Amino acid sequence: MPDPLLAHSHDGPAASSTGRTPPSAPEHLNSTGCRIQYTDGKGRGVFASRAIPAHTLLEISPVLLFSASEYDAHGKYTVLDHYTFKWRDGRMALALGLGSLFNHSDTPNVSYSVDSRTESIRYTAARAIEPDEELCIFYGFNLWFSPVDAHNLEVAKPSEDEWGGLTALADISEMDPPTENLEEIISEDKLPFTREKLTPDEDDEDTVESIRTCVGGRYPGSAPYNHNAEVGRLQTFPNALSNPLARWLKQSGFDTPTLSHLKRIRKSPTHSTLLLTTTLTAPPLPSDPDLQLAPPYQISVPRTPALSMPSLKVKNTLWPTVFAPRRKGEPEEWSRARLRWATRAMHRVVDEARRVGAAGELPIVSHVPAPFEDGEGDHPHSYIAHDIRVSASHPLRHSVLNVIRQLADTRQRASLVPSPAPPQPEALRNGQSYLLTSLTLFTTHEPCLMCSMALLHSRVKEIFYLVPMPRTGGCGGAACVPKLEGVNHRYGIARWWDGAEGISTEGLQIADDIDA
Ligand SMILES: C[S@@+](CC[C@H](N)C(=O)[O-])C[C@H]1O[C@@H](n2cnc3c(N)ncnc32)[C@H](O)[C@@H]1O
Repeated sequence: MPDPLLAHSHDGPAASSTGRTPPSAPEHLNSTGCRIQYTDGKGRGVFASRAIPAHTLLEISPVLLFSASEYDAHGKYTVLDHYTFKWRDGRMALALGLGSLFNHSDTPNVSYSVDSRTESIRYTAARAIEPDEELCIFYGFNLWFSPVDAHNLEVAKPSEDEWGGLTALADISEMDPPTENLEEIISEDKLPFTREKLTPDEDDEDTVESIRTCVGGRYPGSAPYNHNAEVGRLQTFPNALSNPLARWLKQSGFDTPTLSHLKRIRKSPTHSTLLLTTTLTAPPLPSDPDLQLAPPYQISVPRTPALSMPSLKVKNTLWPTVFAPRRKGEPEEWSRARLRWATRAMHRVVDEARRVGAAGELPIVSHVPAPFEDGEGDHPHSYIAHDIRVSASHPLRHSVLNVIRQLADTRQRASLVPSPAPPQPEALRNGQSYLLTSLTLFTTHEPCLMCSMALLHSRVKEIFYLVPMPRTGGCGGAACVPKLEGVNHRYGIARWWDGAEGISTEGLQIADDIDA
């Protein structure tokens, strides 16, 4: 887009009408009555070849998009600069078809709207138009040329405009096309993001060798622990001892949730076997002489529940295993409506990041919107924060930590509202105000290890990020925190594709050694 403060090395389109004899205007096949015609001082323009009723859709122009860097390096030094404008994601757009030929007027008779979904602009008659009238749009307030037909209107001037004023118009892709089915489930390959698999898919496990098994522990009096053998520690006992042994087990500390995918006892007609532990440390066996137990021993046991019947059959040959066909954390289905919710949230973080980046901060932003299930509309419980380590001179003021804190502070304040105010649903104590249980966090950059760990503690449901940080990221880059063994919570991770749904990484570049 032309900068009125910069001298242009090229002539604008209007110059061709003054310096040289203009060529004949091409015929145009637009069926809504538009034609192209030369006009004094403006170059080509679009004219009505007949009367056009108000609200007539005149033209749908596809746009050509240039990345900001490509445009900076090349486009802006050419005549293209008279035709391009800023697309909502920061790229530069050139309208094809008639779109680039509408001249400017401060009393326009044509309005337009951007449709980022189809990468096009729709031009509509703003009022009834007379035959032979010129069709004009409003470019904005900061023009890079002197309009030949200015009316010098006194109008309130917005802070940012020019041809880029287009971007301030409604994006019709945000409105529902009437035929769109918001309930429709979108197949995984059509989603604009990929989801990180947190646990390997085990449905295919159909041989004993392929089953991942548990690590056994050193047990006093048993054979030395063999690091190569992944084992569970077992104790065989006569069935008559079932009840006292079950009582002992309850108090033993061997009864841990890590064994919840395994049955504890394998029954046989006279003697049954108890799975004691799969950990490296274990308390001694009961000293009760009545129990008269043989020394414990080790075998391999499955590390995870069976997800399919064939897998259950094979795992049961090792040790009785729990059948859990729907794995916890299994990817959720995405409806079109949910995708719109996520797209909005991603747009919000990216737009905000560009804004704070231009103001001198790191362009890193995190946003926790109201859950999709809470429906559309302005929701009081929606949080957004950017990285302020530059302005605050504080190395820990990362956007993820800032947004968690913002959310906690808001909840704390709500909990302090004195009665007789209505009860506050978010009134919490004991650090619970920091919990993001069942919430989704959208962020521009893959969170660093510290923030990934904070998210784990916060019990966030899932996160979405746009810019991967291979050297410093804690969600698949340098490490994947929620995948680590032994963590007590796992959250979903989804990486948004650069450019998908009009969301790009333009303007979000940071050094690859920064902890985001
Ligand atoms: C997007 S182009 C419009 C089509 C252009 N007239 C052509 O011949 O290709 C924008 C350029 O048209 C010219 N223009 C548009 N509106 C004008 C106006 N009201 N007065 C003078 N020049 C105008 C300026 O040179 C501007 O850079």
